[in-house]
Amino acid sequence: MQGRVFLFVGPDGSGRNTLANAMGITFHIPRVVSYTTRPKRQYETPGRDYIFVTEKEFTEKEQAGNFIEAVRSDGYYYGIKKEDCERFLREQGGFYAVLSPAGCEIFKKLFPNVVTIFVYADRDTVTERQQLRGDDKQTIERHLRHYDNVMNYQGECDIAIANYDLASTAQELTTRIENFLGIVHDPDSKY
Ligand SMILES: Nc1nc2c(ncn2[C@@H]2O[C@H](COP(=O)(O)OP(=O)(O)O)[C@@H](O)[C@H]2O)c(=O)[nH]1
Ligand SMILES: Nc1ncnc2c1ncn2[C@@H]1O[C@H](COP(=O)(O)OP(=O)(O)O)[C@@H](O)[C@H]1O
Repeated sequence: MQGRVFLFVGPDGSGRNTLANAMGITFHIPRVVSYTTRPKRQYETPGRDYIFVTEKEFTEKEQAGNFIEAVRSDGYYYGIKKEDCERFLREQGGFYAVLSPAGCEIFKKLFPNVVTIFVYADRDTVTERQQLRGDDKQTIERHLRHYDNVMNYQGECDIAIANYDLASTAQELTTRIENFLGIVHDPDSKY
């Protein structure tokens, strides 16, 4: 199936979601929202960040073959509905998602026009951002245990970008995605 598929991956707190949402606006593509059994955090909005379901609901959907891919991480389930991906490709020319490295590998095999975008920042920075975001100590420790492993996935991605100053990172990422896709701007365009 044709269409743009942007996949964002990287350590927790690096700014994957922030940059993914910004690129969704810039490139006019919707987010495919994952289903999860993880409890909602106070800064998350159901339906926008995740679709929060019980383990029973998740298992029923999984058994019915609804998920294009599903993973278990730190005891919680995450999955993306096949139907959502197909609808966005058909009706909106693509979608973006924020995934684990394992999820990216599955999507790379399923869709022809995938762009993998690795977002990172150093360990101290991601720790500080998670503290500011309000993640509890145990969650931050759990995330940091994955840090080195996730950082190793950088070499498998089409674009890798360090996220420190948000405005300049978003601008640079836009240019790098355009270059990757071969998008050329008309110099006479007023847009
Ligand atoms: N493969 C896959 N990974 C997902 C999906 N949804 C979220 N993830 C990833 O699973 C990891 C854990 O999700 P997160 O919301 O950060 O949960 P936390 O670790 O409990 O804070 C992150 O790397 C997410 O990007 C999904 O549907 N499929
Ligand atoms: N460049 C940046 N500078 C400062 N804070 C940032 C930057 N990028 C993202 N943030 C903030 O850091 C936190 C983590 O970003 P988020 O996008 O939720 O990360 P992730 O999805 O990788 O866990 C959020 O509170 C977000 O607003």
